[in-house]
Amino acid sequence: MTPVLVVAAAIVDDLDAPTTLLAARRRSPVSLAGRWEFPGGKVEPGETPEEAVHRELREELGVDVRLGAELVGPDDGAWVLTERYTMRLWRAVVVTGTPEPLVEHDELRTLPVGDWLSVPWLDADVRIVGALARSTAR
Ligand SMILES: Nc1nc2c([nH]c(=O)n2[C@H]2C[C@H](O)[C@@H](COP(=O)(O)OP(=O)(O)OP(=O)(O)O)O2)c(=O)[nH]1
Repeated sequence: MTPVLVVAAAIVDDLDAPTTLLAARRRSPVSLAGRWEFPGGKVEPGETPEEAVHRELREELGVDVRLGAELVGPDDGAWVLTERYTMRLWRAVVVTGTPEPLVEHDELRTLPVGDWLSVPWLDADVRIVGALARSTAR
């Protein structure tokens, strides 16, 4: 079966020299509740992946963002999450609004550089956060 494409954003304070990363704690389903993730979700029919990121961030956090470079993954450019899901991830900065945990999340945290792995991310996200941190290390 073709995996479902999930798209998400690594929201940082500065696209060129990030010092913070926004993590979002899931409130559901029970199996994932309490674990941290990149805000985002599934691409809907008729949407481009980038359009889907913008829609998900408006719905989930109430913000508009500017997308920066994609963090290209090792699995045909994406990141395999599970047998069912694969993810593409863009760096992003907020241009309008203040992120709030509106729907899918019960807490947001702005993690300072060096502490990006200090929360229990979803299993599949751990290597992605590591790659993001390495890509921004100076
Ligand atoms: N959004 C998001 N999902 C992730 C990440 N890591 C990870 O394994 N996933 C998994 C969790 C889910 O099983 C799957 C789909 O994400 P989702 O539940 O956020 O998708 P969605 O917002 O479209 O959900 P829904 O409307 O169908 O409820 O991807 C991540 O960093 N961000």
